[in-house]
Amino acid sequence: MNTMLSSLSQGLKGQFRVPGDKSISHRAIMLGSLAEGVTQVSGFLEAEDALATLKAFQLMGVDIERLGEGRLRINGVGLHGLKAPQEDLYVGNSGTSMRLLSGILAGQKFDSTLTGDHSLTKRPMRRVLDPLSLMGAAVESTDAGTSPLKVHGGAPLRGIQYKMPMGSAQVKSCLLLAGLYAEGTTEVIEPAITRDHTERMLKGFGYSVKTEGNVVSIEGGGTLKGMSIDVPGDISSAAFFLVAASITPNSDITLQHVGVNATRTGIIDILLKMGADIQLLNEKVVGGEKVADIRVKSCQLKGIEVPENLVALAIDEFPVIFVAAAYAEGQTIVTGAEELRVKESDRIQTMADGLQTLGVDAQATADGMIINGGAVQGGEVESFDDHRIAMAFAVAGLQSRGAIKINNCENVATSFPNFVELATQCGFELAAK
Ligand SMILES: O=C(O)C1=C[C@@H](OP(=O)(O)O)[C@@H](O)[C@H](O)C1
Ligand SMILES: C=C(OP(=O)(O)O)C(=O)O
Repeated sequence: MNTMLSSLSQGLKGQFRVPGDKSISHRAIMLGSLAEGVTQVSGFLEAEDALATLKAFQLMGVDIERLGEGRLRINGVGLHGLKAPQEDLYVGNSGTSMRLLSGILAGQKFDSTLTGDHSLTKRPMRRVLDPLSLMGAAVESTDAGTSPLKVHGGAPLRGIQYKMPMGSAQVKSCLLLAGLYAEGTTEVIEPAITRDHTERMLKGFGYSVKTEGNVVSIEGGGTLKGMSIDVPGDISSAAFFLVAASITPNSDITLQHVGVNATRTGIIDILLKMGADIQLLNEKVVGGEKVADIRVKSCQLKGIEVPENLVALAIDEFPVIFVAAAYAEGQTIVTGAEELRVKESDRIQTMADGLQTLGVDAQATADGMIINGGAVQGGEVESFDDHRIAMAFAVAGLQSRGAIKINNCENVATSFPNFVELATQCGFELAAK
């Protein structure tokens, strides 16, 4: 899919499920592979990023059977059962795969190399390499602190206490996974609470993890026991529909079985503050993760100052939050979101540039954006090879004065391969070429 053309919609309707959670899918492969015994997974995200993690573990000798759409049987090899891969571990576009894998690989006896695509080779890796080297790991990057990452196996790891300089679930998870192989306790202190899927899933696999406020710790030397995992729908994919239905008159949709873990629901809190009509239905806990159906109806959004404590809880949703702000009445101010500059693209700059092309008064700042809501014009924008930028502009086209053409949309497949299909089924006017 090279381009998407998004035009005026008369309303969105329907009840449907978005694909499985990307963060949980990565972790299911990783922990299932390192566990003893069988792990059964349903709802797995069959998209490029999660499949990159799956392939990496197959290359390290793990037998992973694909039983049908979203269903896997992982025959775990235990914490010390991975085999040296015969080739570089290429993880495509996926920062989560590279950073979490670096922690696991640091604990192995063999050498390995992690590589990625053009976007991933520009993303900062010192954030994991610095603390890993404090643990005793031997991992090399380029001089710029980017991948390829060469991991020298056999270095004994020791637990450390590490105060993270940025809020990042990837860094936290990398260190907890390395901590499985370390002598003693690994303790991570977060500046802001971030998604806690690693901690929850480790507990599900029978491994003790302690969380007290923003401090998470783990002892090395235990074992993981295979389990069954039901991956809920990804709230980061649901987010496009939450904003789409909010800004499109005559809309009423229900997204079924979405993960609503409190470390991921910043998007809901932000939209509710903007005046959105969102209800959580059928709330329940499945495999240690909270799940609900989310019903959303159209409304007039209003601009807000986004509280900084919600930023890490909605970090991947900002491209589409900026679109919501463009359609809101009044001003929206986002601060404390400098992490957006080191995602698949610089999501502050790419969104500000695109919104300005569409006639929106959007000013990028060092750590966020100031957007004055108003009419959105049609036009042609770039995705900069970033899946979330592409889908955010597809949402922007639903009520713009003139269609929006989005270039370079192949990367939608990294997180949401059936986006166009689901979007058109519920009422988007979206043509993909
Ligand atoms: O741990 C994870 O699964 C993720 C953590 C976040 O990254 P950071 O930890 O770098 O903020 C998020 O942006 C990414 O999509 C997935
Ligand atoms: C930032 C993202 O993913 P990753 O860091 O895994 O590439 C994302 O999916 O928005």
